[in-house]
Amino acid sequence: MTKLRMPWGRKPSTDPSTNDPDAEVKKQNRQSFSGLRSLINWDTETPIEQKDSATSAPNGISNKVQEVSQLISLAKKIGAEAEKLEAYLKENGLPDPSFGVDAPGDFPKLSEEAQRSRLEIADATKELGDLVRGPRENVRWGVWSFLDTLSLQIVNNYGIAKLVPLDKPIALAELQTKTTLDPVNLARILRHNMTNHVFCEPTPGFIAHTASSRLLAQDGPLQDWVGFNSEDIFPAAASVLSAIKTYPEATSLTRTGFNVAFDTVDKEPMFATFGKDPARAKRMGGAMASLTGGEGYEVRHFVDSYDLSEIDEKAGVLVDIGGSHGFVCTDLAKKWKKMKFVVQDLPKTVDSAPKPISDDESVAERVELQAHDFFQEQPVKGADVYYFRWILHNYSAPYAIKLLKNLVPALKPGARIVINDHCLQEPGTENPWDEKLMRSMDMVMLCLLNAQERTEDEFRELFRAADERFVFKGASRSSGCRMSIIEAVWNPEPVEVVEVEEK
Ligand SMILES: C[S@@+](CC[C@H](N)C(=O)[O-])C[C@H]1O[C@@H](n2cnc3c(N)ncnc32)[C@H](O)[C@@H]1O
Repeated sequence: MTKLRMPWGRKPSTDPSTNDPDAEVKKQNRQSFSGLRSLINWDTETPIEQKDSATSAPNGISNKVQEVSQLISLAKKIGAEAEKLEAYLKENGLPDPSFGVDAPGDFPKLSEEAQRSRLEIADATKELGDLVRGPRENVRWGVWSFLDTLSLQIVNNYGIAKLVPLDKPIALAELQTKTTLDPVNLARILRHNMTNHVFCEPTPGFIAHTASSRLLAQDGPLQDWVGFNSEDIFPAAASVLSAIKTYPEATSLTRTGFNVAFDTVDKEPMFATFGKDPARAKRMGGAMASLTGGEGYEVRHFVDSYDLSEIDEKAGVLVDIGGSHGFVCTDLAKKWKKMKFVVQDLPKTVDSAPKPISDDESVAERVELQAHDFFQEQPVKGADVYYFRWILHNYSAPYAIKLLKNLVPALKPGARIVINDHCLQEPGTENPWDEKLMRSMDMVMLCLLNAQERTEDEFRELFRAADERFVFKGASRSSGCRMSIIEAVWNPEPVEVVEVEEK
């Protein structure tokens, strides 16, 4: 029997000994503090010094008056970090951030320290803005954020950005002659977008580009991103309430907000709907390319950080399940010169993959494409790694467990199961930018598929529910990457869990 040593920090959440009252208090405190971000110095995770003239907050934590008001400390932080960032940009000959039409579409690549300043500025400005708007106004206007989606949806669908010259303003009256969008709607949609720095009106009645509207004219994947989000996800989001009220278990792939919005309840999952509509499928593909080309999602994070040396040494095999056109495996094959790769996807995707899969012959000969439905038993037996990237988060637990169970007949002892997905942290411990992004992605998964992003414990639980012989190894994440690597190893021997105290 294999003895598995598990430090207390890694115990399954179902373990009754987690009912330790002290641990529970600490956990509650952590959660409470997460709502009071500005009381915490995130570098040291210690509360900023406070005076004692306290009032009691609704969560029971004393709401002490700070020596320096939150207003001023945030403003100072923004000033200080902005100076650091500007100095870095100047030292490195990088352009000042700007909304101007010629501004770069992406923020320049920064050193780790400059990036930290950038994130601090983004977080503190959001917090300061929320603070000075006040609680009621925050809620009142926060719930209107869907109107930002609406105005982008219409601009994007009508291709308005392409009708505005890149080098000079155009009279609104002339722009109106170039589109079927009626004059009143054209003007108000543009002016709503302008409140988000998308287009500008340098003189009354004349429309010009900003950097963002220019990208909407030029960047195909960004157009797809706006189209997919505003025309597929946005209606789905508006129907989630109806879906979860009618089907409260909220796990089915055919009872989602998307199904309600597009009248496919109990008929077909979103992927099947897209499979019948090439234009819509292409738009979703472009949207995914826009996302994965963005900060923190680059494939290089996995390629650079995940160690396959042992497997490469023995010319082992990695299977990329739902691997699309194999872009991860071709990059891996460039780094690991002996291993072989099998990329599995649905027949249509496999058929549309480039042939050869890579211009580099030594890569192409080691990457095989294979049609396989991951809801069926895994046909590649005895591989060293079974890899899922952006797959598990598309499925609620019953489906995700099935995907893992389908591997079991193929697994040899020591086979690794590697999931590359978001892994949610304790609320308030992620940097706020990433936290908002990941929790928004979690909501998107709900809207479309009744699926979810998961915490490490939730991944552990998936493996446990699929088969007790999966030995969960945990989650890790490289610096600058939003995706985690979650790993388990197949151990067909029974495992006895021995608790050891963490040093
Ligand atoms: C979100 S994409 C992820 C693609 C790729 N792994 C990546 O990291 O970008 C999901 C992929 O799963 C594939 N897929 C969906 N259903 C599948 C099924 N039943 N069997 C195999 N592949 C499937 C899709 O065709 C698509 O390529």
